[in-house]
Formats: sequence, structure tokens, C-alpha cells
Amino acid sequence: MTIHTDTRPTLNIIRLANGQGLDLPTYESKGAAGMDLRAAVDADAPTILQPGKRALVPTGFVFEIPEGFEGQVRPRSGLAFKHGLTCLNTPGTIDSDYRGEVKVLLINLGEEPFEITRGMRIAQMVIAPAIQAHICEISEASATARGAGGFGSTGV
Ligand SMILES: O=c1ccn([C@H]2C[C@H](O)[C@@H](COP(=O)(O)OP(=O)(O)OP(=O)(O)O)O2)c(=O)[nH]1
Ligand SMILES: [Mg+2]
Repeated sequence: MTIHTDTRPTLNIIRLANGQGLDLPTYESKGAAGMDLRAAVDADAPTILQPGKRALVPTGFVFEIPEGFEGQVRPRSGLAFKHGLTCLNTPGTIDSDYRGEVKVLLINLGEEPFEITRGMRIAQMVIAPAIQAHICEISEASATARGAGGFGSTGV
């Protein structure tokens, strides 16, 4: 017998005035890691992103990320592949104590202007565990086989 229990954390979200009528963020498949975020730009005034330019695109929602987790805002590969559209600060970090509107910092690395219309799925957000470390200054780092070797020190 299989006992199914829903162990997913709850994500409370608050719809803002500019989010009225927008679909909620959605997991587009059963196993999708990220929920797609939609552009809450004005329906009558799409954002035109010129090549090389960036824009902070509103999503229309406040997300109450559960304590012990973060939201990671990441690009959608289809938009990146087809149009060169990506998130400049990827992954964007949404703190669990942030109570402002989640926004997506998009940049057009393609050759053509890109039109961002209302409701367009512009990015995705992954909910991931995030722990805070106890930060403790000490005088000397402990010895390891790697030591200070990095940046290719183990070869190719
Ligand atoms: O893509 C992003 C990245 C951040 N944020 C919001 C949520 C996050 O909790 C807050 C702060 O982000 P971050 O710590 O990356 O920016 P900062 O430059 O360090 O700003 P702050 O001094 O406010 O922490 O901004 C977004 O809406 N979208
Ligand atoms: Mg910060």
C-alpha cells in the first residue's frame, strides 16, 4: 500500500493591483522544478527590449517564501535560445523576508528587439532550501589535500 502525503511547503502569494487578471505562477509539468512567472506589464503598453538593453519586469505578486527557503529566479531556456533573452542577475535571489513585488531583471542579448507582453511567461522561480551559516572568524584555515589549489589545479 502506498501512502501519499503532500510534503510540499506552502507558498503564500499576494496579488497586487497590477497583477489583477493575471494567471497565478504555474508549474507547467508534473516534475517542473520552476514555476513560470508572468509579466505584469501594461496590456496597452508592452515593454520593448532593444538589443543590449535591460528592464526590470514586474510580476504582479508578492511571494511569502517560507522560512528556510529562497526563491531563485532563472531564465527560460526557450526564450534564451530563440531570442537571446535572459536574466541579468541569474539566479535572482528572493529572500524569505522580502515583502515587495518580485521583479525579473531581463536583458536582451539577441540581435532583434523583443516585445514583452502582459501575461507572457518571462522567467521561472525555483523554491530551494537556503540555510544561514553561523559566521565565525578564525586565524588559520585547516589543512586539506587540495589546499589553496583551484581554478583548474586538478587538470582538465
Ligand atoms: O531578481 C530579483 C532579485 C531580487 N529581487 C528582490 C527580492 C530580494 O529579496 C530583494 C533583494 O535582492 P538582492 O539581495 O539580490 O539584492 P541587493 O542588491 O543585495 O539588495 P538588498 O540590499 O535590498 O538586499 O530584491 C527581485 O524581486 N528579483
Ligand atoms: Mg541583498
